[in-house]
Amino acid sequence: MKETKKNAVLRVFQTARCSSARYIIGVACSSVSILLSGVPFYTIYQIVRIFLEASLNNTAVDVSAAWLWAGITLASIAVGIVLSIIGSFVCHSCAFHALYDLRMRILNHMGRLNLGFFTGGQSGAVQKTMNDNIEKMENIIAHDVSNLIGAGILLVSLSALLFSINVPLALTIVAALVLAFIIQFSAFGGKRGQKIWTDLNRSSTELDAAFSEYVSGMEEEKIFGKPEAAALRLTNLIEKNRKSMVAYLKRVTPIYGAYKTITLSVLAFILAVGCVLLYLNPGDHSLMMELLMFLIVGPAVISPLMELVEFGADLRNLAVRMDQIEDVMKMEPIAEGTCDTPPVSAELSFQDVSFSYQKAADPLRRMALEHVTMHIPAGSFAALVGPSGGGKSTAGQLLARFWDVESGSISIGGKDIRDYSTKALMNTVAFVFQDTYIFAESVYDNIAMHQNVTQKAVEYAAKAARCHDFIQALPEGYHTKLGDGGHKLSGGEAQRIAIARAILKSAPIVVLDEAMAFTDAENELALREGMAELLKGKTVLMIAHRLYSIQDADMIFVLENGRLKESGTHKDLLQKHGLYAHLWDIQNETESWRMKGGTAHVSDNPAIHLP
Ligand SMILES: Nc1ncnc2c1ncn2[C@@H]1O[C@H](COP(=O)(O)OP(=O)(O)OP(=O)(O)O)[C@@H](O)[C@H]1O
Repeated sequence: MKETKKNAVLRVFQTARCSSARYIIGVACSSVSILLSGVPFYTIYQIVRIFLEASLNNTAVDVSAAWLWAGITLASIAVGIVLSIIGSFVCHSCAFHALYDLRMRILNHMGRLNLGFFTGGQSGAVQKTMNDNIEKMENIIAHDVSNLIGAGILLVSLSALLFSINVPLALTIVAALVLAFIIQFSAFGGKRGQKIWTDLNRSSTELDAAFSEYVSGMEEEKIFGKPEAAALRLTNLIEKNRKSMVAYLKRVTPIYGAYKTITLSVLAFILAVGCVLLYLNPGDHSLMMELLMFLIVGPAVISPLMELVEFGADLRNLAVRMDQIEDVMKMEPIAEGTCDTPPVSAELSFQDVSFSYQKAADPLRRMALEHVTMHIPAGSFAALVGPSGGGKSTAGQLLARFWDVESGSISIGGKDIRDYSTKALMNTVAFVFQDTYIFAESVYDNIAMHQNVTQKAVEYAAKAARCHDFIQALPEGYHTKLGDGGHKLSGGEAQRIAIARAILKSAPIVVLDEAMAFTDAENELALREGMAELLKGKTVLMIAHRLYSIQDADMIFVLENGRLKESGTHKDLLQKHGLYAHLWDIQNETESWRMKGGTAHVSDNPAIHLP
């Protein structure tokens, strides 16, 4: 259950594990410096009083007393500055240390989460957590707490001072400020205020997400869809956000105006009540001095009050931000296996595997894989085919422990993959997925992936993956920077880099998930030749849509709706006249239809010949 908003500040400190004596000293220094900022108001009043009393009573000015107050003024300013610097330095350094520690904990925690976590929409939330929310925590720890304590102490001390001098005038200030407070908080209070605030937050979040989707999907929208439709969706959300903003402004603007007017008019209130008191007590010199004191000290009460109000506004979002950080930290890490030794063989086995992306209680739960059993002997070439959504990629990802199976088991060399350490598993299996991430590093680094390998080995893998030629043609060859701010690769080129990575990794098992989806016919042929040579002796699991590419596989598994429909060689499956034969016929029809349309014939694209 989520903790309530009341505990939000406490949760910041608990999450950041910030409770050192050093921090308490920092907060004390900052708070005292804020308290000292109120001293000059009082000392200046005393100096003015000395001169006024001398003038009114026609006596000599008590110069030494005036100098004493002037000295106290300067000393309070100087000490205040020093304490403020010390407090700010100590609080900031405590905040940076605590948040560095928190970031490292989140990073370590994320490193222990299953890979599936990074494929879902959650990774966006984590980015937000790592940036915005932690930055907000930094503000709370480094500034807000000391400002709040200092402002509170200053407010209490000034109030005590003012009440000890003149109760009606002090009550005037308190009444004005209480009124301002009530007005300010009424903006967000009550069901209506809460709804307006929630609507605004929600529509801003929706708009952010829609904007990034609009930009990312613009290419596809322009080619396949109607960009106007995407623009219309976005326009509707902009309009919704505008309406929420207007509702928010309508409610907040007049209230905030009233709040500001009242706080800034405290002097006018003091003056009005002071005039009434002077009218009732004509010639009362000490009352005149007290009024003067209130006029000078009054503004000193306003600034700490503003601090408190601003802090109240920050608190509104804090609980949500803390929930987001805690949600990431609560995600269950993958149970790490203890076996560090490589498997005895590269035999791969799925034993009665079932898996769903949805939780058991989810009414929309659908099994992505259901009781799937597949045995792939070491060194063989297996293919996973079937209609879209059948569970092929899921099977490949379960092998990489993107997620763990719900029931059944996946084993390599007779041992459950959950028993291997992540390092041992990753050293055993090389994956090439449809989407290839290219890092903003050199071509060399993108292939070597921080392994300690020679340039020669990288070039060897690149030649086999048929990317050596295009790499040589880049401005700085293998040292050309790729990714953001660097050279952009085509989809096919990026995929060949991923294949070179897998080749270089030299793992005994290779999983290829539509690894050639972006490769054109000419490159595909070259790539197949290189790969066939390099995959020799390895266990290969190839996920493919194009059946002609896997017809030479030792075994083909056909998945439909998460169930294994049939398995066998290409020849066996054609003879069965089942789903595979049906898919084969469809592909042949499509290809001959394409041929009639003038494009390449299927036979131009021979199958991969793997061992
Ligand atoms: N990250 C995910 N979260 C929720 N459901 C998912 C996720 N990935 C896949 N699915 C669902 O699981 C089922 C199997 O998907 P999967 O991607 O494994 O099929 P596939 O056979 O590889 O499809 P394709 O050939 O289109 O790539 C589908 O119903 C899909 O919608």
